[in-house]
Amino acid sequence: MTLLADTVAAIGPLDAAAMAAADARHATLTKPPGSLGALEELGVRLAGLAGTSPPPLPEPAVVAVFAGDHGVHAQRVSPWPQEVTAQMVANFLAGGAVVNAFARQAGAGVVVVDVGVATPLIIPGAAGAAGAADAVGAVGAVGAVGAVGAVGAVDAAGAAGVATGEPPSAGRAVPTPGRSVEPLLVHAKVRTGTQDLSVQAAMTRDEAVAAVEVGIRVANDLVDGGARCLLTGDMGIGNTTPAAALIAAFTGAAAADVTGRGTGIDDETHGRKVAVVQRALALHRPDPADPVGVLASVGGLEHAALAGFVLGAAARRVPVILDGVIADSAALAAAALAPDAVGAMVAGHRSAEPGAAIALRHLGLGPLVDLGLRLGEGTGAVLAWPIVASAARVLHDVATFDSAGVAEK
Ligand SMILES: Cc1cc2ncn([C@H]3O[C@H](COP(=O)(O)O)[C@@H](O)[C@H]3O)c2cc1C
Ligand SMILES: O=C(O)c1cccnc1
Repeated sequence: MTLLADTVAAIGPLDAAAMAAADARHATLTKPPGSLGALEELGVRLAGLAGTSPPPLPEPAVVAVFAGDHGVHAQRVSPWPQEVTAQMVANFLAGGAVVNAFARQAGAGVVVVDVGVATPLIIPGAAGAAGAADAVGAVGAVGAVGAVGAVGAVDAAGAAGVATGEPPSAGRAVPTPGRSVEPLLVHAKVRTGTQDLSVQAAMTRDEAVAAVEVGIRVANDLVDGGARCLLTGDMGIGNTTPAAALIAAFTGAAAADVTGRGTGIDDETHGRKVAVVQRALALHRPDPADPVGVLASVGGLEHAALAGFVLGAAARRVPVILDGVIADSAALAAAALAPDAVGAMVAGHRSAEPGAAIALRHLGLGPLVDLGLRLGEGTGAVLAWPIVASAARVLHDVATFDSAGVAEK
């Protein structure tokens, strides 16, 4: 079996007995029944995922920022130059992006995964690393391809794809109590950007599977490294266009209803973007019963990797917090491949992109945070993580009416 098939086969339903136990425990705690609203449902679901009540605390957490570029950028669907993707990867590694600030505040680790950046990466602090990083990229072999270590400590042999003893792993991005970790770069480039999905398939089926498997490997490496909550992140100029096409393909919604303003585009650009999504859907007629085919025809490399990351988390029975519209579109692909994977998903926030709410409704997930964010990078997922941890902590820490001597009604 392939890694994808094995992973899908390992995903099962939530444990009903653990959920019933968590539900019963909630009723004994010193609070009016139901007073924690959505957090009670979340605590019960975390118990069902882990198979124990109370559920383990979802920590440590790591946000994995999957980066890729998009051939559809040629249709002028985003006003930003494509090079911004690679430049932001450097910014993530230098710790200067919004997601780094939020992760620092929350105590989450950051791993950046190059699954398909089109322009050369300039890695901060790595002498001569520019371009070398781009030469790396065996399909779907994260460990073997080599992760680059902490900022400023790039292993030149690793960057050139030469095995140097122990294969580096995304697991090194997992923080331990009292010790923060520098952002880490994982080289796992499947191809240098996609093709223009409005004129041809974004990628081949093999490339889509390879990208999905990159995401699975990153999830496995993080869980093996001790992570107990996975957070999704994305970076890819133009990536709200494939996200819209994926959401239309999986939900049946109209292109005009799921296509938003991304980084903040004017009316003319938005009209062109809706038409591009419509053209792609008419050209490929993506079949939601063939999720890999949908990802290959109208998706993106980071979308496919995120689908795999979600599947990997679900197979390891670790919660995965979805960020914005890119993660939501990828989650639809994951759910189409393995419907039980939804049990591991937590909707971190409701992105201002219109497709996000449509995707979440289709998945049956309610967002934890609604602050009008429309950034991506994993920012909404990182913000939601303490809420998820609080839902679990209630079932650990809160006294019962009996133990605290509080009278019941
Ligand atoms: C400086 C900068 C930082 C970002 N961080 C996330 N995105 C977000 O915006 C992009 C998607 O929007 P669109 O489809 O309109 O291009 C993605 O890279 C996404 O992660 C950024 C975009 C920019 C410009
Ligand atoms: O919802 C998101 O994550 C998002 C929205 C706009 C641009 N980039 C990402």
